[in-house]
Amino acid sequence: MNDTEEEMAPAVRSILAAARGRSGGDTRLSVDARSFPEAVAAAEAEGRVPVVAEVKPTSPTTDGRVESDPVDLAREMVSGGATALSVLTEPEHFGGSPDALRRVREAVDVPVLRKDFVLHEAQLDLVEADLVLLIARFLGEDLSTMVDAARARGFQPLVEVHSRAELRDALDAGAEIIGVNNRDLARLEVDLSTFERVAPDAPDDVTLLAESGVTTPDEARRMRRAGADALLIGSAIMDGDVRANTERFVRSERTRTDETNTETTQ
Ligand SMILES: O=C(O)c1ccccc1NCC(=O)[C@H](O)[C@H](O)COP(=O)(O)O
Repeated sequence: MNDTEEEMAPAVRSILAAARGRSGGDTRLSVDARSFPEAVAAAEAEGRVPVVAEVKPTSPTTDGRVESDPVDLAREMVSGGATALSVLTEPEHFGGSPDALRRVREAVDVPVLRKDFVLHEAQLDLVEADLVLLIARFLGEDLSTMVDAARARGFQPLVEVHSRAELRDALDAGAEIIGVNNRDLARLEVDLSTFERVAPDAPDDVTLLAESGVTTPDEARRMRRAGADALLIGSAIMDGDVRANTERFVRSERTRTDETNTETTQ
């Protein structure tokens, strides 16, 4: 791990302590993954901004909890044009579950990311998904081993970074799908300039996501101008009409008249 635990927000220390205690699956998984880079290319070809919409019932920085069925939320996101979905499986701090992911993946045909704090190889075997999140900051020297272990099971690893140094670690580990998290997991502050700082160092052949803190179409365009191939958006989609919210980001590069019409239909 790159940070000492004392440097992290109490909520993140609690998340990590819980993650360490969670077991994995009994059997090594073998996943037939839906291609995320192909889904991103298809969205671009159709004029949709590639959005990974996150089923995020709650979080340490969210008030309250959305109690809707994750499958209903997922279907709304897909009908709003989402390219892929992210489903929290972390139970204690995000209200997620492996069962929610399993049901969502059965119900939709887009790639689905398992969003969790995976620290050990056996934890990869908990539930099938098309992509699995690996956080560079938390995996430290184990990152490369975990990227290989995820690929060996058929997952597409999404390696999350927060700095240029972590981006180098991700590339050294062979990551091909990389997310730059605008949320600093040490302080839980969001700063969109994080993506703008890190993105120029990413090679063109990497599929690059801007994660966290995108709340408006203007911010979506800002991340795309800075080089984001796709946007991972949770809170701003979960807050209110999930389908309309997704559509607002998916259409954010269409004309401003289109966007205004979409926004006034909410
Ligand atoms: O979202 C949180 O409050 C949070 C707190 C502590 C660790 C991680 C956290 N979020 C994880 C995420 O990566 C986000 O859920 C995801 O990027 C979507 O972010 P947003 O669009 O800002 O909800």
